[in-house]
Amino acid sequence: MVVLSQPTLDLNQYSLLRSTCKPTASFADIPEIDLSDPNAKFHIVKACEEFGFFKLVNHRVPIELMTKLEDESLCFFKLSESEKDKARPPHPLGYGSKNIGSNGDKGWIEYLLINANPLPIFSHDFLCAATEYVTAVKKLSCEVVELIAEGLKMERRNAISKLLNDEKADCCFRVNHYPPCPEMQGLSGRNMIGFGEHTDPQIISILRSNNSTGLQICLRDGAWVSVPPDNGALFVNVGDALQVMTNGRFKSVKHKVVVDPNRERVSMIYFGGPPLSEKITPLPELLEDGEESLYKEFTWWEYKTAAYKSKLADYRLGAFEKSPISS
Ligand SMILES: C=C1C[C@]23C[C@@]1(O)CC[C@H]2[C@@]12CC[C@H](O)[C@@](C)(C(=O)O1)[C@H]2[C@@H]3C(=O)O
Ligand SMILES: O=C(O)CCC(=O)C(=O)O
Ligand SMILES: [Fe+2]
Repeated sequence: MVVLSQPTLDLNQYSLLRSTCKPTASFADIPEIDLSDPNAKFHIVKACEEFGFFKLVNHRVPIELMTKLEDESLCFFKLSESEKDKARPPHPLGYGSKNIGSNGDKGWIEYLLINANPLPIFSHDFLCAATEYVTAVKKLSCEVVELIAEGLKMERRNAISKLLNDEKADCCFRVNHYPPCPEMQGLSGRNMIGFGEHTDPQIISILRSNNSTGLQICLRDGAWVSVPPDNGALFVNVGDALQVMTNGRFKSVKHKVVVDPNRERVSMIYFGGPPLSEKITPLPELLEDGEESLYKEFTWWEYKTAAYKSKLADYRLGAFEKSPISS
């Protein structure tokens, strides 16, 4: 039984959104990076500067790993509520439904949120699939940030990847399930929010979904565009920590999920974060002569603690910005 598709649906509990997205803008605008392209590093840097987001193809994570984990995840989500409840509470890690975080955010969603370093055990098959997938995606995330370092012409190619590779790296992994919402079909021009708008707090997030629509990103001009699904591709988000490490040269991307009324969505996201004790500051080699950090000094623990006290849509970095010097 899928818990969220109950017949007595109180739509007032959820966020409804009038559709303001420009669906036709999507194909033309979202950068697609081919990892086998020798110039990938420069395209990645450009995409991170302009969008904080890109699609990655030829990424060498086998599609079989993705579909296996998708199948195992669906087996979990099909369990009875009481079975799934054994994996509660979601705070900080475990099974959750309808509530995102602990500050009142709601969505048309159920999910598994787990520590990726190391992975806990739910079921043997889920664990095997998740371990294989997370291992491959973690390796890829390191490759991507090394390309970023090269593209930014940094001498220390591993300046960012060493944080993700650290044995104390604070990485997590999430599988989201957005059941279809047929009750929404009659409400034309309205969409149900699956996951409200937010930026990811970490360094980098790598997302894979089935072929359902729903993910939207916010462009620099404030317009929302839908991301056409591609179940063989991976999508990369710049997180808040990478925004700080590049002193604002990259911007973390605002994104959200609106529910497809007819099709369930399954997404899996790897969030690569640094060790809790790590100071999050602009990388010195990226600062021009005389350029100062736009941000106060803080550790990942301090940022994460503040982030988890915030609501999804809050601009979390605001409290960590240096106040502008008044003239
Ligand atoms: C409302 C919240 C959920 C979140 C923690 C927070 O207080 C603000 C950040 C949210 C977010 C967004 C990206 C990831 O999905 C996530 C796991 C994260 O690290 O930050 C979630 C948090 C969550 O679902 O607990
Ligand atoms: O489910 C998705 O496609 C995106 C979810 C998301 O942004 C998140 O889990 O942080
Ligand atoms: Fe996200």
